[in-house]
Amino acid sequence: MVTSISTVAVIGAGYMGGGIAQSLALAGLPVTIADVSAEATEAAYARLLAEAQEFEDAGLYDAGATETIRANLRTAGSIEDAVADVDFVEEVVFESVEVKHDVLGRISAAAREDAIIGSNTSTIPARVLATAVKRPERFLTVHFSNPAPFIPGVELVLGERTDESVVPVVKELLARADREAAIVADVPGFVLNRLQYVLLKEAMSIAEEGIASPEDIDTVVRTTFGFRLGFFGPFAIADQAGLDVYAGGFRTFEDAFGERLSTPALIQEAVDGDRRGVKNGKGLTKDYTPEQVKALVAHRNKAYSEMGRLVRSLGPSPA
Ligand SMILES: NC(=O)c1ccc[n+]([C@@H]2O[C@H](COP(=O)([O-])OP(=O)(O)OC[C@H]3O[C@@H](n4cnc5c(N)ncnc54)[C@H](O)[C@@H]3O)[C@@H](O)[C@H]2O)c1
Repeated sequence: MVTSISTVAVIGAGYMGGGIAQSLALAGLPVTIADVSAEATEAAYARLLAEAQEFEDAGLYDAGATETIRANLRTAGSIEDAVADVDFVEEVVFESVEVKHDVLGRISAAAREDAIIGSNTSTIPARVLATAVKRPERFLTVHFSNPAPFIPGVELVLGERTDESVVPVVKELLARADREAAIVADVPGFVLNRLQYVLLKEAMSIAEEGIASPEDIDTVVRTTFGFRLGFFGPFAIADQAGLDVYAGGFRTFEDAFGERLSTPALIQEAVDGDRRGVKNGKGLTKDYTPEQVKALVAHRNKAYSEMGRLVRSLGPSPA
């Protein structure tokens, strides 16, 4: 199997595939794109370069980024030509099992024996897609987020037969493009969409119950806990707030909403074991030395202060 990725093909150069191809080309990797026809591929190529220039002109990409992308991005006349001699192929075609099976089958038949194949599917289980490839041990979901040129996180989903040794190889590729990967089990919605959908569902219930208007709910999310989320996830935030505080909060929620919002076992066990988070140096998943707590608080304050400046300098969203 490939142990380091030097060449890439992206199959399906639409909205997400285009952004992925652009990002990897900008990171210095030779990237070949192919779409449904040679004409569609050439149109995508022109669109990606024009878009890169717009990003560069707007200061979103560094000066010279478009030239780097132009130097690294190429087109192929067919899927087979695109994948024939690359280390890694990312499939980014329509979200349909039928279409993905067809395309993955073609990729697998034409790619090198040792190539790693990824899919950008948002919802289809890796084990379902893996049936289309000859070597499921080298297949996994590599799920970029929208808009692909700017969102750094990527979910990696291993199928039943994926060889775990592909993980460091793909992670290293993504790190070169300043992406941070997380491994997630092969379940519907993975982590990103499950959390996002639960938040939306609860927000809609709050609006339906007349507790706050959609506009006010969005304001609360944006200006309070959403403000933290670029820096910390829920486990780190709970550690910082105090696990005893959270346990008390969950008791209130359980009284009001029942089992659905009862205290999670992880919080109860932590509190029972006198793990109260940053305040006593014993968190949900780790311990903190007094020096680490001091550094964490300083980092947090700096992060939120900078975030405030950024939000003020950008001004409100135009729509
Ligand atoms: N749009 C999002 O927000 C988002 C986010 C994360 C993941 N995804 C996933 O990314 C994938 C692509 O989504 P998108 O939004 O880029 O869609 P899109 O419609 O913009 O792009 C799909 C591309 O695939 C091409 N294509 C279709 N059939 C093909 C074939 N047989 N051979 C070659 N190319 C073919 C299309 O011509 C098109 O350019 C989907 O699996 C989707 O679930 C989308």
